[in-house]
Amino acid sequence: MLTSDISTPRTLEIRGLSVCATRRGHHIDLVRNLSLTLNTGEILALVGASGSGKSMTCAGAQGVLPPGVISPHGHVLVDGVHLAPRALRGRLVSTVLQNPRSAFNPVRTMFDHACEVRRVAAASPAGDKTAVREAFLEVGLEDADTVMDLYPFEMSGGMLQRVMIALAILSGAPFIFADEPTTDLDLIVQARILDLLSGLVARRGLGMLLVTHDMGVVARLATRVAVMEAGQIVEEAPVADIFHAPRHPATRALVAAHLKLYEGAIA
Ligand SMILES: Nc1ncnc2c1ncn2[C@@H]1O[C@H](COP(=O)(O)OP(=O)(O)OP(=O)(O)O)[C@@H](O)[C@H]1O
Repeated sequence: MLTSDISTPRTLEIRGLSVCATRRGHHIDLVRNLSLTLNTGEILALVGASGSGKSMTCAGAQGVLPPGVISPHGHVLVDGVHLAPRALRGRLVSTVLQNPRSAFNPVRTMFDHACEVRRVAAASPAGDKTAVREAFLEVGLEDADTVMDLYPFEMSGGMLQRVMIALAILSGAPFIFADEPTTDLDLIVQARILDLLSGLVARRGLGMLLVTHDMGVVARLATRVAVMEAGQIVEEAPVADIFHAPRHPATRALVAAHLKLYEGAIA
C-alpha cells in the first residue's frame, strides 16, 4: 500500500532478511531474520564487531551478494511498497563504499562514471555536464571541469570518495548505504568526508545507513544506532542511549572499547 509519493519516500524497511553461505559443506547463517527501518532525514548507524554481518546486510538488501552467498528470505519496502533489489539499486538506494579506488573503473573518466549513474537512475539528459558540475561542486571538488576528465589513477583517495558521494547525489536516490566510507582515508580527510555526508543528509533530507565500527563516528553523526552480533540486531536505540545506557553486552563492549581508546590520552 502506497503511503506517500514514491518519488519522495520517507521510509525504507528491511524485513526478515536472512543471508547464508555454504562453507566446506556446512550451512552458515551470516544474517538471521534481520529487520530495520531507515527514515529520510536521519543517519542510522549499523555497528558491531568485525564479521557480525553489517556488510552482508547492506549487500543482501540490495541483491549484490558475493558468489556462493544467498538470501533465502527477506524483502525491502519503501513507504510500504515491496520492491525488488533491482528497483532499489542506483534509483532509491545509492552506495558509498570504503576503498574508493577499487570502486571505480580504471579506464573510465569521472564524467563517464557520472553519465553511467545518471543512465541507471534514468535522470536525463545523462550527458548533461551542468548537473555533474553542480554535484562535484557540492562535494567540494572545486575544479569540477578538470575533475570530470580525470581517471581514477590521477586522483587521491579523498577526491575519489568525494566523487563517489557526488555520484550518490547525481543518482537522486533518497537513501544512501555508506559502508565504512572513511576507513581507508587519513584522519583529516575522514573528518571532511564525515562532515560532507552529514551535511548532505541535513540539506537534502536523505536517509543514511552508516556501517561502521568506529564509535567516534557514531557519536558524531548518528541519530539512531542498531547493534549487530552474530548476524542479528541485538539492540537499537537513539545514539545518546547507546552511549549512556547501553543494554546489551555487545553494545557495552563496543562503548567500553571506544572509551578505553581515550583513557590516558594526552590532555
Ligand atoms: N564471500 C563470502 N563468502 C562466505 N562468507 C563470507 C563472505 N564474505 C564474508 N563472509 C562472512 O560473512 C560474515 C559477515 O561478514 P560481513 O562482511 O558482513 O561482516 P561485517 O560486520 O561487515 O565485518 P567488518 O566490520 O569486518 O567489515 C563473516 O562471518 C564473514 O566471514
